[in-house]
Amino acid sequence: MIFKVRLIPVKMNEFYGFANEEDLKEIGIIHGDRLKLVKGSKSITIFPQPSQIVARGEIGIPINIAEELKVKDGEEIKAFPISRPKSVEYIRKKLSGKKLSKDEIYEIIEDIVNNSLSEIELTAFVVSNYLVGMDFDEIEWMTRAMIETGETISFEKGIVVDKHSIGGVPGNKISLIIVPTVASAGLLIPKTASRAITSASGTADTMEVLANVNLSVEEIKEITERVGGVIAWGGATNIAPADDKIIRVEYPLSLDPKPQLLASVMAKKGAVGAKHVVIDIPVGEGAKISDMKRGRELSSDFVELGRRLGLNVTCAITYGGQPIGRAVGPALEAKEALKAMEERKGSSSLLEKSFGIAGILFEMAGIAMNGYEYAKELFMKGKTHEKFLEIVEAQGGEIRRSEEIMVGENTHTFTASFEGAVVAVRNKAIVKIARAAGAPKDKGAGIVIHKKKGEVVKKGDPLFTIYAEKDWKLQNAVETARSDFPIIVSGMILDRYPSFKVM
Ligand SMILES: O=P(O)(O)OC[C@H]1O[C@H](OP(=O)(O)O)[C@H](O)[C@@H]1O
Ligand SMILES: Nc1ccnc(=O)[nH]1
Repeated sequence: MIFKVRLIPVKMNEFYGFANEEDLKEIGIIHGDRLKLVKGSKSITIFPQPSQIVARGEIGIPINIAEELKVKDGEEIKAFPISRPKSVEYIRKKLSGKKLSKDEIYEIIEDIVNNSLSEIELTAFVVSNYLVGMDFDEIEWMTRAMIETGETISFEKGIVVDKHSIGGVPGNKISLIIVPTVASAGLLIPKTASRAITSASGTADTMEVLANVNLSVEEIKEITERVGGVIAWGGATNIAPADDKIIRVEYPLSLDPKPQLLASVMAKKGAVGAKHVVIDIPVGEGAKISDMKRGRELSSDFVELGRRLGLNVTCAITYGGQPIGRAVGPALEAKEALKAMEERKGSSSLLEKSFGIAGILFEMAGIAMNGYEYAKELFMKGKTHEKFLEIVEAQGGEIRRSEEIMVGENTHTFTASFEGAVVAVRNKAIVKIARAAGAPKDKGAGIVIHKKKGEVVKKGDPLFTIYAEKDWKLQNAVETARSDFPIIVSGMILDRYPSFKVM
């Protein structure tokens, strides 16, 4: 069928288009079916949505798709229905509990990269990995497929190292300190990070407060060779491009199944040709991994996957039972990290962890016997700070001082209603509140924790402050905090059952 193009002034992540209901009926397309649009030598597959905004004979195309297809408003275009890709069958095979072959996994990943799978199909793939899982061969094939369907970087000289956290602990801004520390010692660290998956700010969201994180592969290479390191968003590069598309469906579900987690992290490390890699595995209540046993199992999976891919991997099992440092949310976290570098002091959970992980990289690369001490020395001498500012500048950032970082102007502080000691700062509640306040999209939204586990509080002491850019989001976050209180003080009544009050 021939359609006349109607440009719709929106950009859509998914490949949607709009067609008149009558036309769709005539071609025999129902919800979830695909339509291939062909213009000259170019073609794109869309999921047409029935809509009255286009007349019969017209096809509504979002501007980003029109750009890709190089079509203009009013032009004619050929369209015909196509069947579902084979990979949908493979996803169903996984859902029924079976092992996939190497070719099947490659086809799924290729279809993800080419936007040939709908969000529903992609979600089914993630859920199948959550429910059924994958064996080691499948995980290796998926990781290799993710690397091979994107661009890779190779460095001609220098020792390339990298770090990655599996995530799951709020406030984990350690990469902002580790990358410059490691780079200041002469190692190369082309770090790509994801945006938030289960937290309120991923490293890419945090770094974006200070600099441009949308770097191309060429820019990552050039900046790393020139200043020693970068902190870039993996989703903007063409490095493991399937990764960010998968993360987009993981984020709303706060779900990060083990096969996806392993492949997501290791594909990014493999693609930049890292020789030595440290994986941070936070373990604790409310983190992705709740106990040491599972932490060790996951460590051994990372080491084995590294061995298969030719990367030397060490895992650091870290304490993840409460947030790292005191700030949660993009701008607040960027501020906390930069302030610590400026003042050469900060929260011990932030600094100890950063020195520890940078230290392991130093030992793996053979440039220090006591890596922790070496990292601490570089930090205390101001080398970390100096290098961080160089990296920010190289990535086009203009902020030089932590005071320049703007945070949300609408705030609310919760105080202790009696004396006691903090027995828990609950990760999941902290994330829920920070997200309700607007993080990670609203950069200035988040939480500052005034009292952490073990600290003594007096009646009236501030426990935590919520920051929001918009007042209505602050009110939402305050309500969320009231119903799911994040800081537990000993002696506190956690719940009342039955909950009715006798008047
Ligand atoms: O906590 P959640 O949001 O699940 O995980 C996502 C975060 O974990 C990783 O950390 P890093 O880049 O090594 O610092 C990712 O890149 C991302 O920043
Ligand atoms: N699934 C993931 C977890 C943490 N970091 C990532 O990049 N990916």
